[in-house]
Amino acid sequence: MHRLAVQRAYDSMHEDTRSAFMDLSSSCDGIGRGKTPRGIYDTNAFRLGDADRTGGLFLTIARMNHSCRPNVNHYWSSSLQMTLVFASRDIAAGEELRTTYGPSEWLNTKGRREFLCERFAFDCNCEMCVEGNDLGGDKRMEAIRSLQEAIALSSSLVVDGGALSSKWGGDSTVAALESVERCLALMNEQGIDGGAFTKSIYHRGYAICDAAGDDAGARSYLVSELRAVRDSEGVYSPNAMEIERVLNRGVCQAG
Ligand SMILES: C[S@@+](CC[C@H](N)C(=O)[O-])C[C@H]1O[C@@H](n2cnc3c(N)ncnc32)[C@H](O)[C@@H]1O
Repeated sequence: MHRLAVQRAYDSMHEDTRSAFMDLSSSCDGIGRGKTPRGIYDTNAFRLGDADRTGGLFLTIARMNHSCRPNVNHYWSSSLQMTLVFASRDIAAGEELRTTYGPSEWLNTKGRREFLCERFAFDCNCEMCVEGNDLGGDKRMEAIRSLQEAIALSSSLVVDGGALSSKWGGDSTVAALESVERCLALMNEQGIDGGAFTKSIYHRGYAICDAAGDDAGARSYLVSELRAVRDSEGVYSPNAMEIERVLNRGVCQAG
């Protein structure tokens, strides 16, 4: 958000809110400089949906640190005008809630840390970055990335060209679905199989099966996608309701 817009919002805050706001951390003001409203805003604002450019600042969720292996997902609900937070796995009492700040999840440790440092100005200390490649995490992330690219390419051939779908049978479908399954298995091993990360993979599996005329496979992936979407966006998200609508009318007509 523009500096003057942040300043105006700051000036109009109630004294208590202003004090809570100024208590938030700032890594965007530069070392040795005092905190500014703009620096605090840039450090703590969360995007309000994929298309949003300015973001919004919420005093509670601003306290959530980032993890490349998050235990919660946040989701902006435009109908509720709230950012919702969902657990992406079981969380022990007293465990810190960590969400993910950005699309850094398919990179190895060096790549993720560089991305986070450049984009958010901090050196990531999350469990997955500290672990690095000790348990083979970097190799797994690199494999996940290649598989994601191959799967995206496969399903874009299906989605973008009706003519290509007819060539899309036999071995290529089997190979594409093997990549989907391998990718999901590696994400599970890496501990990043929460709904927010897997929903697009399930969707690719659905698109590949649907194009190949495999109705049972398409339905099964769509059911998994619905579960992942509900887990990360809630049962009333537009996305969840659209998938439910497709499932209810029968996947074979879903196109
Ligand atoms: C939105 S705030 C998070 C809450 C903040 N830690 C606090 O105490 O209020 C973002 C800032 O927290 C710190 N932070 C968040 N995630 C981090 C991580 N994975 N590693 C290191 N620092 C992190 C960085 O200083 C970052 O600029």
